[in-house]
Amino acid sequence: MTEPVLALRELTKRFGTKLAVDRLSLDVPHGTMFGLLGPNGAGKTTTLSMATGLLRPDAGTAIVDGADVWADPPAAKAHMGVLPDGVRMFDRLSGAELLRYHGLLRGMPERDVTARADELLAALGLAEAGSTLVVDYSAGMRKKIGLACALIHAPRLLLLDEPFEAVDPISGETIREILRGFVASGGTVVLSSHVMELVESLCDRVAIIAQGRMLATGTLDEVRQGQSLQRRFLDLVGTHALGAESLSWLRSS
Ligand SMILES: Nc1ncnc2c1ncn2[C@@H]1O[C@H](COP(=O)(O)OP(=O)(O)OP(=O)(O)O)[C@@H](O)[C@H]1O
Repeated sequence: MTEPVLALRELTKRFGTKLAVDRLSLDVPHGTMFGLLGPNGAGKTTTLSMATGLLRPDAGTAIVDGADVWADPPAAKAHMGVLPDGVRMFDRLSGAELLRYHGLLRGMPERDVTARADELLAALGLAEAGSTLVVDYSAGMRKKIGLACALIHAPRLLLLDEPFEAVDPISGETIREILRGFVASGGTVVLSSHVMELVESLCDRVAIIAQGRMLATGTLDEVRQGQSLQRRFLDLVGTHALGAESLSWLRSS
């Protein structure tokens, strides 16, 4: 069996008294579309932030293609493309300038940066907005320019935090197509999402986490166990039933 492209070992992060991620281990094999699932506050963003060098773990390791993200960041990050969630962009740049900045930062030749930036803007429906400042972009446009920045240096591993959030259905389909093509050519994608149908139709391996702990991981079929992913997710995570009197004021007018 080949080495996983991403291996998380006992990753742990505490914020004050809150244990956000609790000894979480995970293997992502090469060439997979991996879905990281969990309810709000489960620890998905914290996990991805530790795996991508954005947030230092309290304990544990994140290894990308054999390189330790925290011991040797340049080696680990060289072939990684990251779409973080909630991290500020340099939004006083236009979309085209932001892309150019990311490409040059990755050491790409200027000519390639320009050509790829134009292609990415066109593919993601941002060609007309290329000269608009990112601060004036909608939430979905920001998501798309963030994805373009993650793609411009043609990484082999993509780590995407909620890549479909706020994105319209047309762009969503384009992104799915881009990601499928990327995986078909040998790339690996790790994405977080709350949308079960999307993960079920797109991913071949998944992990379900809650309260910072791993509840289940494996191929889609191994995790689903013959049920829909939604049903399995609810069974594992537990539903939150409303009491009969809960929000009664909302029904009384
Ligand atoms: N910087 C921080 N300071 C304090 N607590 C934090 C911080 N970041 C995250 N947390 C807490 O850690 C837990 C995990 O948060 P995280 O953002 O990783 O969850 P998530 O699974 O990405 O949630 P969502 O699906 O809502 O985006 C939550 O309880 C959150 O309140």
